[in-house]
Amino acid sequence: MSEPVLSISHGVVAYNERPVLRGVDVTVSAGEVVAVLGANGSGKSTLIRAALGLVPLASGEVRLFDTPQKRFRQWARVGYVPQRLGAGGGVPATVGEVVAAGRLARRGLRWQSARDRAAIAAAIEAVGLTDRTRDPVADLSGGQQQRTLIARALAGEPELLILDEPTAGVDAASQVAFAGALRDFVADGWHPGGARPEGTLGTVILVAHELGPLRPLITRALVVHDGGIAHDGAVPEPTADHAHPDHDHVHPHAPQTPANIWGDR
Ligand SMILES: Nc1ncnc2c1ncn2[C@@H]1O[C@H](COP(=O)(O)OP(=O)(O)OP(=O)(O)O)[C@@H](O)[C@H]1O
Repeated sequence: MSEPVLSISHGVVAYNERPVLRGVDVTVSAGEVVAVLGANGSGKSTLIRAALGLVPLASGEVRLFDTPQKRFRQWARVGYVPQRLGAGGGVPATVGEVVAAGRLARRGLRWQSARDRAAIAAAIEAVGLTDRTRDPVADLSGGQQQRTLIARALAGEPELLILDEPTAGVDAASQVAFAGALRDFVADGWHPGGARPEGTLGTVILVAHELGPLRPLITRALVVHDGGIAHDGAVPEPTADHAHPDHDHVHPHAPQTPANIWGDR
């Protein structure tokens, strides 16, 4: 069994005294690619934000790389792509500059080295944007902007990559490029700038509504429901209704319907 990368024990999170997570237990090991599924508002983002220390636990404990999160200081080992963060936003930065910013936690205050440049170039290549490196991010499509943010996280050569709905609203070509980048990231050979120790598997935790081209990569699905983990195992099959191409993803589900796991809007 490989090293636990993340463990949450009896994790409780409440907003304004309303509990959203009510005693969650999860352990994720190196090399796992975990999809966090669940209905809208079930607490998927809250789960990963709690893992990162972005929301406080009312009780319970989070450990990262076997260190209590409160004492964890090696944040360069963790990459995070938040939900729908617009990388463009009128900022005239180029793809290369945005991705280079993701290397800062590794680089500190020294000059960019050849290894840093190699890691930045490899991250851009991994998401298929090499030919756009010098273009302003604002000129890219939404999917390409999202790929830029993923490359920014990859540039730091993290060991754990946490992504909140990385493919929501992303075009099909970008989803395929992203799936390829994740495959590279998880492989133990991916350490283009030498920061991630050789022989270390990458670990991925991602929130998703639709898995699309990511599906073959997912080794484990966690379904958040009613403040807990309702399912922990293989990716559940969508019900026949959901598999139908005309399914419009707007109807409410009965509480007992396991299809809630697909988080229909
Ligand atoms: N900062 C906050 N303050 C108060 N309530 C919040 C806050 N963030 C989230 N919530 C509420 O907590 C619940 C869980 O939200 P969360 O964003 O974790 O769900 P989610 O499963 O990620 O949803 P979605 O699929 O819509 O992104 C929701 O009812 C949401 O309204």
